[in-house]
Amino acid sequence: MATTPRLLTARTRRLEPGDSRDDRSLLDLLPDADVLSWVRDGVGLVGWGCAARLDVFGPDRFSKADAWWREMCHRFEVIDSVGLPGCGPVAFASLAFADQPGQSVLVVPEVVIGERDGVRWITTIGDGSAEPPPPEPVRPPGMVSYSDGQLSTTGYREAVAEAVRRMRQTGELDKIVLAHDLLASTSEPLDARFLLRNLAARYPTCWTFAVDGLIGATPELLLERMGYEVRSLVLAGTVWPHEGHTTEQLATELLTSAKNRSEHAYAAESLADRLRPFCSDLTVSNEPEVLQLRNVLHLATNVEGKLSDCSALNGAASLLRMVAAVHPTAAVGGAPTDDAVRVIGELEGMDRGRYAGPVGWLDGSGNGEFGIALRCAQVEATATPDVGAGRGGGKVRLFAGCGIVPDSDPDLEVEEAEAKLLPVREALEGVR
Ligand SMILES: C=C(O[C@@H]1C=C(C(=O)O)C=C[C@H]1O)C(=O)O
Repeated sequence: MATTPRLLTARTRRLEPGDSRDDRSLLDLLPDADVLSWVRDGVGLVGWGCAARLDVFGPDRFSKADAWWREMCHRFEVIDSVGLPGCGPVAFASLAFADQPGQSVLVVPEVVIGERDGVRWITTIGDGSAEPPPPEPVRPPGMVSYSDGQLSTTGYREAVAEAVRRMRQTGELDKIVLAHDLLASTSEPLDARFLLRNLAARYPTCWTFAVDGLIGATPELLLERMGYEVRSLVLAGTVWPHEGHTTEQLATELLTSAKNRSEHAYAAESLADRLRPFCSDLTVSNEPEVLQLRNVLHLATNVEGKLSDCSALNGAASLLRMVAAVHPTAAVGGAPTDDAVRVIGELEGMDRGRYAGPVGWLDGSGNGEFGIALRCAQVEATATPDVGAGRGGGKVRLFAGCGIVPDSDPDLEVEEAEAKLLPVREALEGVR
């Protein structure tokens, strides 16, 4: 299903100092509907409106999305006086975790405002009439209440216990990442910008994203491509604040934990092994580092590569094709991958939707950034038809998961998932 116009003009120009859109934070420029975001440390892309859109399903969602974007790129007349990655035509993308139903989306916005290397620009796509209206004030969502999602906390603990039992008894799997969901209802209509701003304020080093109602702040970079350079930041292995433990003690605990090191090694290897065939050169940091966030600390491995001429030039290394090759890494799937994904479906019994799938953007020159959609929520309704005269509140579905290995403790995995739900919970509740 696609809305694919015949010819579109993409015009990019620099925002000059003095333009009121030059000195406000990118997220403050968003209107109140159809918001798109990929912002880290105040830098990145925001967009809105829809000049073209692809909804795609199933196991071949990546190749269909790749083919659609290539085809789209022939339909743009590009007038770009800036020439940085992210200028000219851009699509924001969010792809499903699983092959079934695999519901995924690419959106080409009508307006993009971007910042990179100290340069702020605006791109309009289409007839150019969609310059931004002055943003409406952000509305807080009122009271927030929570209820079980498709997999309750009790159900999650049981799923983890079952996975551990199978791993110990049959050796069927080395690692599996199990997740569960939580529903949040708000008393007032939901303004995506409220979530985005709160997430960005508390997690500035994460990528604050919004694509078609999937909103979050992920610390994990699945794959970035800039020209011939590719980069990934693999995370797996987690500790969370405990009373009486300093951050240094937590970091040491993490670095010396055999369980966390093994969870991490599966994830880093899975990414590197699948990226290597595209590269003439690939560097994987020897030892994981500790990435410290407010809610958790993770083991982190940097992976950097240079694409081989052969894969870069024949299109094999298009970003979406490489994303298809590396997804799902063992940070969100498991090892071996196919068995883990099958058992995830069986034990979770829920549709992850686009949670734990690739989310990000790509431009017409092959550059782009994809994270793994973590620490996020899917907006199910911005406002519900309601009682009385006013509009009712919104509904969102939050997700969090943990890597399980044979010596995992189900109670601790429940605690870890709770720590991973905190960013979105606190953003909804307005904690800054
Ligand atoms: C699955 C999630 O996070 C992933 C799992 C991790 C782990 O098991 O230690 C750590 C970071 C992420 O790769 C999540 O946040 O939902």
